[in-house]
Amino acid sequence: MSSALGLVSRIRTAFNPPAATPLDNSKPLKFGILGAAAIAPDALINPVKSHPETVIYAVAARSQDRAAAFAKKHGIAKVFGGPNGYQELLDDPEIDVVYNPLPNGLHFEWTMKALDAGKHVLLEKPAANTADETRKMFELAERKGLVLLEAFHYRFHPVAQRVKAILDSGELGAVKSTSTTLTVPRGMFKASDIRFDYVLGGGALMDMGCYTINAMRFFAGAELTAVESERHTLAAPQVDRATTATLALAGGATGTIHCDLGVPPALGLLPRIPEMNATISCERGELRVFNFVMPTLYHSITVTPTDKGTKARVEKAYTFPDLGEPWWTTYRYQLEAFVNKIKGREPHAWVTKEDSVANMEAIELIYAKSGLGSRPKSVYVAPPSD
Ligand SMILES: NC(=O)C1=CN([C@@H]2O[C@H](COP(=O)(O)OP(=O)(O)OC[C@H]3O[C@@H](n4cnc5c(N)ncnc54)[C@H](OP(=O)(O)O)[C@@H]3O)[C@@H](O)[C@H]2O)C=CC1
Ligand SMILES: O=C1OC[C@@H](O)[C@H](O)[C@H]1O
Repeated sequence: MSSALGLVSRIRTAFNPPAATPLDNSKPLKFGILGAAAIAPDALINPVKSHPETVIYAVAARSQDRAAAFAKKHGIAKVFGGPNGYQELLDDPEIDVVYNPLPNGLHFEWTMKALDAGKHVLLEKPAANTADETRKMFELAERKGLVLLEAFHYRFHPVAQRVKAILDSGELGAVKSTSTTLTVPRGMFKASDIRFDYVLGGGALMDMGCYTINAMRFFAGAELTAVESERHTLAAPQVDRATTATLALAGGATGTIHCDLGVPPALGLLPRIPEMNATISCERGELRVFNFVMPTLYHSITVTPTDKGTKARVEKAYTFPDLGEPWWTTYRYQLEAFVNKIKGREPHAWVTKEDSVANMEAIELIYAKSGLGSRPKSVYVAPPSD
């Protein structure tokens, strides 16, 4: 009963966070959002409310009306609309940070332009359509002395960090295999969704597979060396609705990833529930994580050692000993780290350039094996000064 009440309280507060009292001695970081994207309220607008050093200052959308309606709904002061709206937002000297939740195929162009305009960038996952584009964005950020982060929000939550700490502690011995799954039921996304558009960087492997690959690499602490097997179901030409792959990892472990943008109902009529789980088998036991992607709602970390006399245990990790509240979402933890990095403070977790590049390389390797091929390169050409 108490855990049911905890769940209700966490969800209610996560979606209606208490407003932070702005700090007297510092100017808040002003964020501008590119696109009136569906994910922006959860991933940034709500988290900003409880962060004392941030404010959402502007939004841009391709249509003036859409931008204005979004700004009104979310209490955003400045609106940029129309065909030049995105660039006008980047040109606004008031803005310190740009949030890029555009379709994957536009990540490269608008992140390069934002960095060119001298803005830090919080970039939605997956970083771009290709590893080469990912590398170029991070190189530009380095040259400009700006912070660029691929928004693998789950990595900033205590659950992911606790799982990693257990595995790294040696308690269960070396990782032998991982299985990471992210699926949602059919009907969650319309056929017209950006996720099913090849040119915009669609495909299950891009949208959800990027998490399963990232978690596999993070938990195993090893990079992919070969794609052993791959199978997929198409949603459109070159666009996978679902992908399953078995991967060889450096050091000898294997990883199985499974992602699906629309699992059909069981027996043709029973709706499915989303699956966001990981199982890590080690030399001396197994670790299972239930819901590593949205752990604030509910999660469990089950550790089952095979050593005689050692009992299985279930752990929860809603906060760090010295950071967070049970209602903090993965996005709120991510914002904490992102702001700390910009302010020159040590973040509690991070996703590095090398990590983001390796993740995109893995996606491209699996798409190569599938025969579907990488998502198309951006036609954007960076100015010679870059
Ligand atoms: N971190 C997370 O948990 C999640 C991350 N994401 C990521 O965020 C990004 C956006 O996803 P989501 O919010 O679901 O998508 P939406 O379709 O809601 O938003 C995409 C935005 O892109 C803009 N846009 C610009 N050009 C185009 C175009 N040619 N076609 C369609 N849209 C265009 C639209 O802006 P405008 O308003 O200007 O028309 C729209 O608001 C993706 O990269 C996705 O992977 C998505 C969901 C969860
Ligand atoms: O990033 C995401 O996380 C949750 C999924 O439902 C969504 O498709 C994806 O874009």
